[in-house]
Amino acid sequence: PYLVPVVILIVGPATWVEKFPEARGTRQSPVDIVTSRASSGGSAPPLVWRYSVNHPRSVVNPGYCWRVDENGYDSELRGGPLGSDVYKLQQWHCHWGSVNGEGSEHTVDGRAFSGELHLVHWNTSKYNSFTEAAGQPDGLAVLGVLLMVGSKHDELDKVVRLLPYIQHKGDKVTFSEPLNPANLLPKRIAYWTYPGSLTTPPCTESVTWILFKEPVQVSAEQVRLNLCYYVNGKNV
Ligand SMILES: CC[C@H](C)CCC(=O)Nc1ccc(S(N)(=O)=O)cc1
Ligand SMILES: [Zn+2]
Repeated sequence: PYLVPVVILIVGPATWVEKFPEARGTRQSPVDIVTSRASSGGSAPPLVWRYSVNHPRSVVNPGYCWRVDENGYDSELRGGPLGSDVYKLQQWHCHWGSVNGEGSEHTVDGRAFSGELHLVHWNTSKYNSFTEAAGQPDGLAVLGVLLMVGSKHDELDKVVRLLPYIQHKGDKVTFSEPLNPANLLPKRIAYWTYPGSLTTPPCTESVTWILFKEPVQVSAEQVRLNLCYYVNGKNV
């Protein structure tokens, strides 16, 4: 019998280590949260945040999800695991991933959720820019919100309804409708926290992850709209 040439094509995270050495690091995200192994928060101070509401925002399709840029408008995240530093919201984005609706990045006791919202903040007490902070171990703090199918999310809909206008990578649409990012967070603010990394290249180990325990509900239609416009980074 003739030899069948076997070509093993490695794509995705397995290849990231070649170009991004950070991806081989010791604090890589996402992770599976094993709830039985999580220690109780002890005497950590409360996590507090404040976001500006009435400023224009732009939604952009970076090719792998959608991202809302805060355009430098004022905001603050402090307390919890963040010591005495004050962090500022840079951008927020969503991961929806594969078609079967298991698109979250973090899993909880092995369970994936339909999606995951990330609010990316940087340490303005210690660094002068987001890019500088993104290279430092205490440079970034990301609030993670697990999304599950349930009732429609009105605040998130202010972005989801714009997705048909940014179907291609690089597309961008600006909206001035008031929006409070705090309304994207769950009612109960219990969270898990761990030192981790950016979940996509360059996978820099500069993120203090703060993942809320309570999922937030979005409608099946909102998930469908998100899945329609990018599945695994491809516009469909
Ligand atoms: C040079 C600075 C920075 C790499 C520029 C690009 C960037 O912001 N990337 C990024 C941000 C957040 C996440 S996640 N998904 O929240 O962990 C993943 C990647
Ligand atoms: Zn993310």
